[in-house]
Amino acid sequence: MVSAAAGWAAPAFAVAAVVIWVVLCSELLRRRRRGAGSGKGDAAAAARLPPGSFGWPVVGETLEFVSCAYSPRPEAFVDKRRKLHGSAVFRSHLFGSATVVTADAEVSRFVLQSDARAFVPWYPRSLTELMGKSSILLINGALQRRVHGLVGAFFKSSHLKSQLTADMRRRLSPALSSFPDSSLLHVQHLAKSVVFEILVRGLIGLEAGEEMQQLKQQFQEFIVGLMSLPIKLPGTRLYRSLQAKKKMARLIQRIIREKRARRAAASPPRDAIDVLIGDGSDELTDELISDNMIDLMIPAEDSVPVLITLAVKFLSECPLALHQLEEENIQLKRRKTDMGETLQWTDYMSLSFTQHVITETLRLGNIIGGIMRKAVRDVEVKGHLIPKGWCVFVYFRSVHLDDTLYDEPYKFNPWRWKEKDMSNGSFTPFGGGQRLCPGLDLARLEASIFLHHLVTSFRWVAEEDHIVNFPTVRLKRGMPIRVTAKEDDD
Ligand code: HEM
Repeated sequence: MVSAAAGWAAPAFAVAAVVIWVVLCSELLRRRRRGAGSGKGDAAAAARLPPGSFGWPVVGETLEFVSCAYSPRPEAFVDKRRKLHGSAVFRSHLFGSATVVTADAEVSRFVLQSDARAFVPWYPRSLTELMGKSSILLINGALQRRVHGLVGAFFKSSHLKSQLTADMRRRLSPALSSFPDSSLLHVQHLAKSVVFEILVRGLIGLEAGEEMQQLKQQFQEFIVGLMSLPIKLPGTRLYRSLQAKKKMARLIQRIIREKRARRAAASPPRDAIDVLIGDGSDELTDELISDNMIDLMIPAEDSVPVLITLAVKFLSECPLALHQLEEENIQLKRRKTDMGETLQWTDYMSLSFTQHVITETLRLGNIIGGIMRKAVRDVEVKGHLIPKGWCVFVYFRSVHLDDTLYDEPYKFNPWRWKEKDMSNGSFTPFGGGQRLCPGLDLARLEASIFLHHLVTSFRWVAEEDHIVNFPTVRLKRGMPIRVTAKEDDD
């Protein structure tokens, strides 16, 4: 859900280097104090380590990793080492930790399927500070399974999907009709604004209005601190983000208290707060609930809007795919209009070519490039040792762009999914195992609805824009398209 974080401008490499330097030094000191670096002197264990190099003292290979991450080909870092070491699993030293990097689908699947007895999540310090100890992204064991199960079941529910579909229609139709012919529509901006409001309603039940606007502003302030210097002094980026989080938490905790007070329990639950308080567990405190609601806003502001924007970018560059997607959506709209019905969530999800477009966008776009875990014991997989205390970086991006798994991997080719199996472990945009993204259906649904309304409302000519991959994936100019309204039977 969180790949790296938001907020660094492109020329911020120098800033990034300083950030990394400080993070590295502090991590290194912490590791030294804890006596980390297991395996030393143990020749047998060393022989089982994956091949590779720790790079420079202190910084390891982080600077090269970051410099590739800023380029149009972030996977170059992994691809180069993969060739050099003759292995898709190699060791490195990244972000202050000895790390095993895997671009091997089988090893990646193994790590994703493992639980907290082998690996726990690892995130940079600023991120863990901001997310808080009770974030679903950080908790483990029974509590993680409980929160995941509760919100996951709600996100899959027909009730929420119907509500979200109606909300998207209500919000998108007037928004799109406000763009006169030949005007510029910035897809990323529109997608962020629409998706945030709609998902926030599904999470905490807040309606559009003044409080929603305040929440949006505070959330912007919060999200830019996710990857900042881990210093909490007044005036620092992290401090400002923490202050914004406090304000959001106050609002959400007030909503929770009000809901608890009139606890004739909303049935079926109207939002994720209803679900979590309805569970009745003492572990699900107001603080845990509000922390998690804030974390769940990250995909609403970031991942889902970026998925939509990337799809528009790739479609604009592939007229044949755009044409097929338009045809599929226009036919559905006509069919439903003839029957005097409005589109339901099941209609959008049944559009097979539209789903292939979304799948291919996830593969090629790599919104979450990979995930980090830390080994809590020595783990051996496919003959490679991952020593206790080391990180493992499961790099989805290299797997998704591997030419032994995908023909012409850099080509946007939605048709490949007519035949291809998504569940063979070489396609993991939503992770896997116990932490498989519980919002994956919602992400697909929102993208389908947005694309439907866009292609049935407009023709467009895309302006020049390009993808930035670090610290989060996004379009540099927000994907401007010059739109012309379609006649009804176009
Ligand atoms: C394109 C959109 C999205 C992408 C690419 C995405 C990707 C991911 C990935 C890769 C993970 C696994 C993280 C890990 O293993 O450490 C994850 C976890 C998660 N995602 Fe998403 N996600 C998306 C949308 C959403 C949405 C819409 C929601 C809900 C509103 C959501 C909620 C979550 C949660 C709660 C987790 C943590 C699960 C756990 O650790 O138990 N995501 N997501």
